[in-house]
Amino acid sequence: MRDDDLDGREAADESSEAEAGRKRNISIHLRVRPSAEALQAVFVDEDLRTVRISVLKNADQGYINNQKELFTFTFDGVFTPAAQQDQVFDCLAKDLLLGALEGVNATVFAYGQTGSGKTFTVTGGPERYADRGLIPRSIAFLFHSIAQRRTSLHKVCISFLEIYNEAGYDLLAPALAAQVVEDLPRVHIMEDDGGQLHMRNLSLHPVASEEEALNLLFLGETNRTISDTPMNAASSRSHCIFTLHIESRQVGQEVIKRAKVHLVDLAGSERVSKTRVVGTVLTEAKHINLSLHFLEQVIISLQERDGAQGRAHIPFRNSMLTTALRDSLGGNCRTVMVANVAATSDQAEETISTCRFAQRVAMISNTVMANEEVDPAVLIRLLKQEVADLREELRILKASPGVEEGGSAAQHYGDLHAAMAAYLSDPSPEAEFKAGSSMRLIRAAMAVMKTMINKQAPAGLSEAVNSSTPTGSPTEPGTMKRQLAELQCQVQQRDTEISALLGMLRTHGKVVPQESGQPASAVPLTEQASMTATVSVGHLTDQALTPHSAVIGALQHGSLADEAQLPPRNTLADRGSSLRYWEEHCFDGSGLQENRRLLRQHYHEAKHLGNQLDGGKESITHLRVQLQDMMTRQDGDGFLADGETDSMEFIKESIQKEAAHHSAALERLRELKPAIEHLQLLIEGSQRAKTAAFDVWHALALKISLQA
Ligand SMILES: Nc1ncnc2c1ncn2[C@@H]1O[C@H](COP(=O)(O)OP(=O)(O)OP(=O)(O)O)[C@@H](O)[C@H]1O
Repeated sequence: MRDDDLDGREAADESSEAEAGRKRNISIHLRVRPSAEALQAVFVDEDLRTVRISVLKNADQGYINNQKELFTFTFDGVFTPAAQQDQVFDCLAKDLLLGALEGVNATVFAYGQTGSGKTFTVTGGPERYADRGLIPRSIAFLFHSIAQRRTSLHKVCISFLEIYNEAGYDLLAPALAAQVVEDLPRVHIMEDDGGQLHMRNLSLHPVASEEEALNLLFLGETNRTISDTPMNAASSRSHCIFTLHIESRQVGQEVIKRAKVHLVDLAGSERVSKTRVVGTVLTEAKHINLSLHFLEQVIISLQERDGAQGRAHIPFRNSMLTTALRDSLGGNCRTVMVANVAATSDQAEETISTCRFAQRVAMISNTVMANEEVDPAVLIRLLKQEVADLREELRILKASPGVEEGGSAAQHYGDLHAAMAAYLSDPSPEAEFKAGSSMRLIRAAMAVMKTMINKQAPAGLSEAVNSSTPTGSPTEPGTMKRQLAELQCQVQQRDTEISALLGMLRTHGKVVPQESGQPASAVPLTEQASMTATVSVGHLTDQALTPHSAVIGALQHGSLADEAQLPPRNTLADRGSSLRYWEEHCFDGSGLQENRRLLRQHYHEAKHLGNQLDGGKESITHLRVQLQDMMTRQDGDGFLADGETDSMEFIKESIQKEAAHHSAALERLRELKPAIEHLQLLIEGSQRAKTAAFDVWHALALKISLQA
């Protein structure tokens, strides 16, 4: 039966390859929880992907007692009790996450009776690292995949919704002090004119790393535990939807891919069957979860829609859960269901009921397509650029010889000429000439370059360019004369610069000795002449790019002070000694030191907070295990030993306090992170600027000392 379905499914997938949206059935997987009791009633065959459940025929219904009945169900995959969490993740979620990075929505939901292992599958066990469930593993995998994709940009946000008694609650609400689930902020689903659903009041948290995301998961889980009371045992009766909102874009492209990955831990399903047996859905609804009943209705309707009946109306709006999962069921989403079962013989009825539900779910098909859209902001930027390019082209066209000699056009032609001259004379190998993005602009720039090279190379054109430019024949007397004149002109310019610098030194009280054979413009300095570059670290950041401009800037701003002495020649000959001398006499490093001190302080605090978070997590986990243990015992036999109710209250209060500390520490850590990054950047910039300033000073000091 299921194999036929699978064949049909594959055929449908292939035939729809050419379509924009692909039809895919929801895939269903069975997971059997380990139990002390050996499997007697439930037989799992991993290879055949089947489960066989044997139950005693019911004597009340007229069957002969001790006679057995066998039920067989086929799944897309089955996990035996020995299956490990990584195996489950690899099989169920990995592909979905890769698809989500390409803009395809995904949902994994766990369904099954209370205690069957849904939370273990979705979130994981609280103690062992290897027991991490789908959510933490998805987070880790997602950030790992993002780190590997160097050509794309990604943004990840997280939300965590709890649905209890038909109302939605935000598990990640900031500054929470919830005693019961109802204390959490209420979330409402709104539908816009385009039929899109929006969760009002559900906080969306951007996360930049696995660690940040895991901290939020932990916070949500803790909030869930605190608001869980023995009276309402909300964890078994509430649904939790943890959602990763993923945005991806290839670098340089304007198409944004958006996807949501829902990881859903549904409430215990056994209450639904009980409700159906008793037949008093509305009365029971006060105590049990009604939305699973509506979920089942939706599944049946979808099954009818996709089958021969062709039913049109699907009652999604009947409950918050079905509304929230609308796209996951029969919409645009790749959906996987995990049917969790406890395989003990006393639970066989529930296991059959879960398997039957899964078979119905498997009949539902979704139309899967990537959610892509063009980022309007990028589009606007591109259009503006295009307009600017076109205007530029127009002006260049007008400025072309023989077209027009108008003022602004000629001016533009002049600008292009100047930009090209600056480019050609820039000795940096990283120098760039931005010609614009159109061929016409590039051609115009090339034409300007050709004119410059052929006719009149501009003053400032570097020696390298001059010597390598194929300007006519370099041996022509006219060309050579011209090049000689240019070189002389450049030498003259450099001389003037040096004399201006030395002149400034003199006006600051220095006597500069004249080196024999120096040009007349050079000014003499005495052997002991010195200079002090008292540099504001902040200002130097910009100047650091070119040492030459750095020193000119420093000189022009009068920041070469008078007091310190030029070091002796032997000190100057050694770079290390010069640097120490310079740091001692000429450099004001107080800003840099202050930033370093602050960074150390922040690091220290962040480390302390990290330890505090780890410790807090440990104790919360410990308390949660204790609390859950008491609640399970209370659920089992209905009462606790003397004093245990008080202990429960005490544990709850302790968790609450720890959670408040955890939340505050997390908040502070979030504040520190950008501050640390900013300080690191500042320090790096200052360090670069300092090195550049020292280089300039050292070169100049050496020169002065040689001239002496
Ligand atoms: N595959 C497994 N391996 C080890 N322990 C498991 C496994 N599945 C479940 N458990 C353990 O069984 C207990 C019940 O599991 P869990 O809480 O996940 O059930 P649940 O279906 O989520 O129940 P509820 O509906 O009440 O939330 C937990 O202590 C859990 O750690």
